[in-house]
Amino acid sequence: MILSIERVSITSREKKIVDNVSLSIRKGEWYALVGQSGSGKSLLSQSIGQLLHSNLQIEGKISFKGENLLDFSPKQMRTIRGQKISYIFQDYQGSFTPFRTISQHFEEYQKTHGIHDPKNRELNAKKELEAVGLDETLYNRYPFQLSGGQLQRVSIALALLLSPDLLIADEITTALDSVSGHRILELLAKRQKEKGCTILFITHDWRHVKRYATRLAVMKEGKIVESGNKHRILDHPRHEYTKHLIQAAPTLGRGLPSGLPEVENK
Ligand SMILES: Nc1ncnc2c1ncn2[C@@H]1O[C@H](COP(=O)(O)OP(=O)(O)OP(=O)(O)O)[C@@H](O)[C@H]1O
Repeated sequence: MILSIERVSITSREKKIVDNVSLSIRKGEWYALVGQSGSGKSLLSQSIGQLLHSNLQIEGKISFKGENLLDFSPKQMRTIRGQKISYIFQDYQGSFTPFRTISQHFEEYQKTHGIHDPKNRELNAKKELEAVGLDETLYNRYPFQLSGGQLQRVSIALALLLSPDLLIADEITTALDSVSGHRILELLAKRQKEKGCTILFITHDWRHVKRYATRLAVMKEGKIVESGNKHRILDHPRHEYTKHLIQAAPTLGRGLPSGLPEVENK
């Protein structure tokens, strides 16, 4: 397992928001986290990189490649984030500083992570932009001069630049139209294959779970109600809440919900 979340609870002054959650993610898999709005999916994913707001308390253990991330100092975490664990957010606009060009974002990101040679930095950035299907002319533009889909590609390029072991993608297609969203996920799947990283993928869209995930967990009111293999959960959900979510999803296509062909009983 590359990541094991063990009995993690997250509490605000008023209440327990994430309640005793455990889950494990295998190296190289695409693990989906689905469930109710406000059930704590984003907070759980932010807790992995120690990105929780300071008004929130966390207890439990988050074991990443055998080490408990909750024991790490803020300084240690800054080197882990980007290099070993990186994030792509739904609000990709908010990840960019409006008055800095794309090249300045790449520059700063690499300097922070100890890449000192300017020539290397430019080469790395342009290579990664090309890998996500963007051409060099975007390099000197400002974020507002790019479309939503292009900017989300830039955030994927930045997230993958340092070849992290774990990529956390939180509802990354929500702000895009369905064609651009589809392209972004195909690109992410392609880059994942090339880089061999593990993905924790937060989504409300069961079509994306069906197409990309290997395993998943379903959250409701701060708890995981069900987790396991995608085919098992989509075709034979056990928990009432999972059944309800799958039934309410837009059509998942022919055959069983997971896409496996139905076996006829003769
Ligand atoms: N800093 C905070 N202090 C107190 N409560 C918070 C804080 N941040 C988030 N919350 C609350 O915690 C709950 C879980 O939020 P979270 O963003 O993790 O949900 P989610 O499952 O990702 O929802 P969605 O699917 O709508 O994005 C919500 O009720 C939210 O309002």
